[in-house]
Amino acid sequence: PRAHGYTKYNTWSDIESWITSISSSNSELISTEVIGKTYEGRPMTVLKIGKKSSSTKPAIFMDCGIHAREWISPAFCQWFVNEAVSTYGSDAQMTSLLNQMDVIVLPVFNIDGYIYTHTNDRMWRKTRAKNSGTSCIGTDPNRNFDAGWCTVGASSNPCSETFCGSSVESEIEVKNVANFIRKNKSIIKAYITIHSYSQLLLFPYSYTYELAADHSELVSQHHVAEGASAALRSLYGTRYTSGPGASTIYLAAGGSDDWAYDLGVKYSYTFELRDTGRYGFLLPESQIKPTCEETMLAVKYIAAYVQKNL
Ligand SMILES: NCCCCC[C@@H](C[SeH])C(=O)O
Ligand SMILES: [Zn+2]
Ligand SMILES: [Zn+2]
Ligand SMILES: [Zn+2]
Repeated sequence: PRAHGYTKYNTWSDIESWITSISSSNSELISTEVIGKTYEGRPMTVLKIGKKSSSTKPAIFMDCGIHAREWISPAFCQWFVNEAVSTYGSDAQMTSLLNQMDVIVLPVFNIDGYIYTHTNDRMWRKTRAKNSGTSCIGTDPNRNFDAGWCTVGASSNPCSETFCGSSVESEIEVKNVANFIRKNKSIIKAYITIHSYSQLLLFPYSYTYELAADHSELVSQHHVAEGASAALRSLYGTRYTSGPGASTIYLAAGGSDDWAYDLGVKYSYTFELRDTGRYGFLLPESQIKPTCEETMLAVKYIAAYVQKNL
């Protein structure tokens, strides 16, 4: 696509044509699947990246753009896909990873909202679905999953930025992703969801202060997060904080990470990318490259650990 670039914030229309072009020009590594439509009828397309195999391979699922205004997030998913196909065959770890596993990437989860931030309101966060009985639009998709739904850190007011929705999975986008992960839960070994901003690497739980299942699991998750943060910091010195969501950022029920973890996806992480507030959601395009390069190191660290523990 003419206008697409990896160091710019692309429009949805450029991303949509990029999906077609990168998958058709790397057909031996990438296959696409439309997992459903958004509220406004746009195709939610995942790219499954990995060496083609007749047998099913274990997978890592990564989504970007669940929150519309967090533009650095979809930029990272696009960067990741390009990095994967560009370094397969030359980078030993990426080659090994894609030979043994698949990485399933959803570049933009909340397409309707992403478009709305380009056309109407740069600070929009939620979906664009109409709520009954009010003119307030949208639900926070990261409060709409079936994980302590609407108990803490979420609002039942449709006008709130953290509206949990009229019911669990009320949002078609959330339903589509939850159905896909449920359908593939036997092969999905890790779930990574990319947000901004704050420079945090979070893991369950956010819906309770309780520590995840058994301490050993928590310790390994925590140490994976600490290792991934250290890997990230090694490139440009960018400092991340890692820890359970509830105590590291705030209580927040209905999140995709907690839901995936309770479904049995042991390694479940939420990234809050750059920065810590100077630009916030309006991170300059000049920081896309360094942000994506350092985040690659963290994601590859997590992937390597998951692969080693298959
Ligand atoms: N599952 C909640 C993880 C911690 C909160 C993440 C942030 C990203 Se903007 C949020 O959804 O408020
Ligand atoms: Zn977010
Ligand atoms: Zn955030
Ligand atoms: Zn630790």
